[in-house]
Amino acid sequence: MSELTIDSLSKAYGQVQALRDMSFEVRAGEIFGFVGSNGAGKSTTMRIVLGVLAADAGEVRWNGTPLDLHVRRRIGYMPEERGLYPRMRVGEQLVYLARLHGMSKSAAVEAMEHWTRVLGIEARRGDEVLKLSLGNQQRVQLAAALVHSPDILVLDEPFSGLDPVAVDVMSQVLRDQAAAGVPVMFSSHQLELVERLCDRVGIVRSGSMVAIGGIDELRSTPERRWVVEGPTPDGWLARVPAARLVSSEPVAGTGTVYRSVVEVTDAGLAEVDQELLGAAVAAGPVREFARVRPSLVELYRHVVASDDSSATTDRTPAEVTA
Ligand SMILES: Nc1ncnc2c1ncn2[C@@H]1O[C@H](COP(=O)(O)OP(=O)(O)OP(=O)(O)O)[C@@H](O)[C@H]1O
Repeated sequence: MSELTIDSLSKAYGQVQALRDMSFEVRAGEIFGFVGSNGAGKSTTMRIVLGVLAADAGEVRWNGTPLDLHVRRRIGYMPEERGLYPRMRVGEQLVYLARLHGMSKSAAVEAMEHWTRVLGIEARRGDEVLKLSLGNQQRVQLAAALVHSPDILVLDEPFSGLDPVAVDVMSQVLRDQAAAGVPVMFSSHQLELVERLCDRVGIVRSGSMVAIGGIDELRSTPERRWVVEGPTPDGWLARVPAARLVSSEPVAGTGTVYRSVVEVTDAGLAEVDQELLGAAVAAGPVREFARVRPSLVELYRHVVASDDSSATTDRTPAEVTA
């Protein structure tokens, strides 16, 4: 299976150690979300993948072979600093970039027409990039990354500053690319979007990968938690010895309804959800009963925002997938 492998990359800018043993892979046909706080090393990793920056150590491979110029030309890249010629017209620029990638004039024009249409900027083909709104400039930037039908997509914050319609257009393009077998990797600080769009996510902290996996896998915690909106737990929790109360608050305006979070740590208990529900229902009406799993935002806060200064080079990533 086609795979982009980022293997043990290290990179320092003077005294700043931007990457420390950064490793992960992006598989063909998947959308991989690359998240982490400002300065965590996402752009540095992407620049090394593209070859505009050299790593101090480690390597990037495509299907097991170190990336050479030929493969790097097959990458569609959207740089963080954006890279369009401001005074060139949109259509001319895209044709020019496609030609740089070795496409014939007619194929380049056809690709330009296709992508400007898909990305909703066909009416802008004759405009100078400079005169477009930032969101439209970003659509042109994505078109520039796609115009040569790349085998790999590496996009640095492609969603930043886009309106909701443009986000939808961009998301669909990435889904289509992945469905066509292209490995799609993008960085973003918009975690809800990452959660919605990505097959797998990598969370970076201080230049290293600290958690990686499918969204569902990352969100499943060893503790099993349920939220119960119903009678006060004082009246029923003691009937389920394996459960302990995490929190309980009265629901405003109800008087008797409590929203309680309950945790069961004994993973060997099979039907514990039914036991919990049964105990609660026996004590009074239950309005809501659901398994609680952390959102990507909560997970991110836990993994990244806890204590950035304690990151070390030998941190073990919370690898949840093979
Ligand atoms: N050209 C450079 N010269 C010196 N230091 C740099 C340079 N580029 C990046 N850095 C430093 O390297 C570290 C990683 O930066 P990088 O841009 O890769 O992070 P990032 O995860 O992409 O951040 P953001 O989310 O803010 O874009 C930071 O400490 C940054 O200040």
